[in-house]
Amino acid sequence: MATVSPTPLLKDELDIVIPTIRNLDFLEMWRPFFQPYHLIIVQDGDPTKTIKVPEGFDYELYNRNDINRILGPKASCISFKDSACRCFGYMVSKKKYIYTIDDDCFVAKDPSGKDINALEQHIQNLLSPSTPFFFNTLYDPYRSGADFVRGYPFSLREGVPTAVSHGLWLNIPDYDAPTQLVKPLERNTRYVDAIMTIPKGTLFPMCGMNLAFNRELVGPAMYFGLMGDGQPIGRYDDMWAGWCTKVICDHLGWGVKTGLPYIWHSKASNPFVNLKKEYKGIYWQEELIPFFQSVALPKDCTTVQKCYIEISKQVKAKLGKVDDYFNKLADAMVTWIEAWDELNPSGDISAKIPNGASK
Ligand SMILES: O=c1ccn([C@@H]2O[C@H](COP(=O)(O)OP(=O)(O)O[C@H]3OC[C@H](O)[C@H](O)[C@H]3O)[C@@H](O)[C@H]2O)c(=O)[nH]1
Ligand SMILES: [Mn+2]
Repeated sequence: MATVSPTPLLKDELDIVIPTIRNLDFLEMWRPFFQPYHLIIVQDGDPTKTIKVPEGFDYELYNRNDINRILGPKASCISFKDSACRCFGYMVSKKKYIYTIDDDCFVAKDPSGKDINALEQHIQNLLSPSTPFFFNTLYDPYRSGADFVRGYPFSLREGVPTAVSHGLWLNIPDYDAPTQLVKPLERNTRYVDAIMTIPKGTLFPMCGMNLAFNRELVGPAMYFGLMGDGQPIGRYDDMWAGWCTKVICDHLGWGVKTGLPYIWHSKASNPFVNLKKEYKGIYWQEELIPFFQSVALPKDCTTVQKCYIEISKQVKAKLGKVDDYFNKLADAMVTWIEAWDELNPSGDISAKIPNGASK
């Protein structure tokens, strides 16, 4: 009897978004896991360069000319010469879920030596609930072989929808430039077999290298900001998106998980180039974190778009004085939402805010 391989989970409900400035040979290693899925390739940098995609993948590719053609003047909100451009892929996708991965991330092996299907694990993370309101000390209670521990309130065991699954990295960890400079040879060899919900009210440094999210829930919040060419900052694209998304998830009662799956991050980018990109962010973030910790979203912010516009107003009011860059970023946040709604006219996603979820 021929064995029929099971249809890959969410085969027609998930897009894989890859920002790139190079040929995509890395896909060969991911072929067994990625081939059934549709890819959205966002080509950064010189649009006249041809990006080679290995045979057999179903994809759409957008370069800067395409972004300008599709968004017109609103293209100003999409970064150029920075991986932040990847968020254009989230906007043009029509799928319920997104997985985004960098082109220097490869298939890692678990302690038993088995190839890790990172996409499958992210999908499991997104399809199982999160527990932001009470911390389960035995980690993810929904994994086989685990459960809620004694003292965990039964009224909270249903959990909430998971909006984000944040994966980690073996080999080259996602360190900032100063840490990279101090520890150039450090490699992450520690495989921690855990998935945790990040508690409500706690921010985290979201890395875009190995990230999945429910686009129908938080897509409009996943704007990767104004980075790269012409901007005073870089490598804070995913951080900005993560802070905005976490504040909104806390308000709307959705969960964010971090931990498994791991990918193998192969290339350390140049720490001196990174330092130049990051240095303003390194001192600005000492003001940004207290700002995001203090963001209060009113009860009538019942959709991600409304939450996001409210945050942009508070960015302008409170961070505009830190640097004029934040006035421009606040305006770009509004442009992003306008562009999102133009390309995705299905309207705002309203959330039924569970008791105790909003402040
Ligand atoms: O101008 C650019 C440069 C790169 N890309 C693409 O973005 C991906 C990440 O690039 P790379 O691996 O060279 O940089 P890292 O320092 O490892 O990236 C981390 O820090 C910056 C971002 O937050 C990123 O998400 C992190 O992983 C890769 O696919 C490049 O091809 C680009 O589009 N434009
Ligand atoms: Mn990299």
